[in-house]
Amino acid sequence: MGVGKTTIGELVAKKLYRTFIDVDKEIEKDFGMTIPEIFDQHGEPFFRDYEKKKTCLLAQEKLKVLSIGGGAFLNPDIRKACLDHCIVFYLDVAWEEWKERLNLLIDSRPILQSKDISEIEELFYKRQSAYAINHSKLSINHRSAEEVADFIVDSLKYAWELYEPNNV
Ligand SMILES: Nc1ncnc2c1ncn2[C@@H]1O[C@H](COP(=O)(O)OP(=O)(O)OP(=O)(O)O)[C@@H](O)[C@H]1O
Ligand SMILES: O=C(O)C1=C[C@@H](O)[C@@H](O)[C@H](O)C1
Ligand SMILES: [Mg+2]
Repeated sequence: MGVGKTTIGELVAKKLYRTFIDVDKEIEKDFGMTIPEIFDQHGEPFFRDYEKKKTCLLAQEKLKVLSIGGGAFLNPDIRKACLDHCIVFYLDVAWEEWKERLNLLIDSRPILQSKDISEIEELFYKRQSAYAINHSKLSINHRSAEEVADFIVDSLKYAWELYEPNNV
């Protein structure tokens, strides 16, 4: 959560001339409400169920850059849909760096609200085993969003050249 998927995903899509889809924003459009409002009015289980359906559907779109919600990958159906249909990048950040961003996140991420710092730290580490299932892991520590986006684009281009060496 809040590692930079939306920010970096948007940059990657621009650099690759691909359409960008942010699942959280699509859900907000569907309901005409913000994520905190959906949590507030319908509760987290309702949000998670809708997030599962929406993400599994959007993961099947071709030639797009998709940014999923911070808690989405904890769901095994979402993991399977993403791993089957997409190239999954895990943006890894150290707790020490991420916790400095908390003030930017707290108002818009209902899952952080009503938790103290030790509960937030516990949640941070608890999620890592699910995030560890991916196609490519990269550390974003001390890197700007632009640097991470360039790295992702370069690694994809390199892989495509290896896959189709005559098509450069
Ligand atoms: N590499 C970076 N360095 C510093 N700050 C960053 C970086 N990438 C993103 N940010 C900032 O961190 C905050 C969260 O970014 P963003 O919304 O892109 O995260 P996210 O992973 O999409 O979050 P969520 O899991 O809730 O969807 C924003 O304020 C953004 O400007
Ligand atoms: O990490 C999470 O559980 C969440 C992250 C956001 O992207 C939103 O999907 C929502 O706030 C839940
Ligand atoms: Mg996001």
